[in-house]
Amino acid sequence: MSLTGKDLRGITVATVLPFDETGAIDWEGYAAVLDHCAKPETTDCVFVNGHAGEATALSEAERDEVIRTTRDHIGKDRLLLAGVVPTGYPEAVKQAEAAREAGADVAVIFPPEALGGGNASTRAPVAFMEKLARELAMSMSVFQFPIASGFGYSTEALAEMAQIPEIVAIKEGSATMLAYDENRRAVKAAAPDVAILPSNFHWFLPQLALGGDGILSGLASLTPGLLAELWQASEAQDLARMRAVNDRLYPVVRAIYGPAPVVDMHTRMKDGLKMMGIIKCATPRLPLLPQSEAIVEGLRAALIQAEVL
Ligand SMILES: N[C@@H](CC=O)C(=O)O
Repeated sequence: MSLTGKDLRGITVATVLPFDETGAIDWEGYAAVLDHCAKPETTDCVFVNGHAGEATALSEAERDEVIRTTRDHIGKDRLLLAGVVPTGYPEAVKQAEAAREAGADVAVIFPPEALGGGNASTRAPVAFMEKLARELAMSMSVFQFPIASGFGYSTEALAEMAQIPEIVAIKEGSATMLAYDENRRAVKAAAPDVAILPSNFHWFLPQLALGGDGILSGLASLTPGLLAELWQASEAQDLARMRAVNDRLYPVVRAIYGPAPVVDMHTRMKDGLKMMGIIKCATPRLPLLPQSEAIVEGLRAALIQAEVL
């Protein structure tokens, strides 16, 4: 399938993955999660094996099975993105090829460890993506990490990567609005067809107010309807409606992304799905840990306030 960034506009759900009490993937629960969050009425594209799907805690075989299961569930016509979480170049090729074979349309490339430690703002990430694109010849998305992590690429690097023909999207999660806006402007100037998929934690309204091609978030696993409404209001340039939806979202967003560490956000989303009766167990795989009762109860109150529970 030959894709452009336009095909990726809208809501992309980064799916969470439930496990049972023994730590095995709960496939029945996962099907229920997809029924809840991947309906065409709310959701345009599905992204698996990202942070939300605990990709680094899965075996290669499990990651491939997640892709195959999702493809079977959503059908052949919906766009399926899959995370590639490599230690280095050979691993990136191997994982992306396996993802394509299992049914993914777009490989979302996480930065390997060597691109941290100061390398994120050199030309190294561009050289990495160029070689990968030539070898894979498949649609790819850059996974932009928070700048504060040391893995967030520079604006210049992103604008250069966006000109690689295989790159169709940037999953933009710089986690500051200034970096988001600078990156968005630079990428659109360099490659107007490349989709900017905003994924800046709690900044759902501000990132769309600045501009973007949709929303990519794990939160769409939990509250797909509210995010779809926000996106539709943004497309209609209806600020009053955006604010109204954002006010409903606010308590949920704060309960999910507020308490440190933010990396526990997806476990909290699974806690919410458990409260909704969609999955039976919210326990993540190590090194993540279950959430405290205070956090879980804070989330319950937030979901009730947002009228989604
Ligand atoms: N921004 C994402 C997390 C990062 O991968 C989310 O909101 O789920």
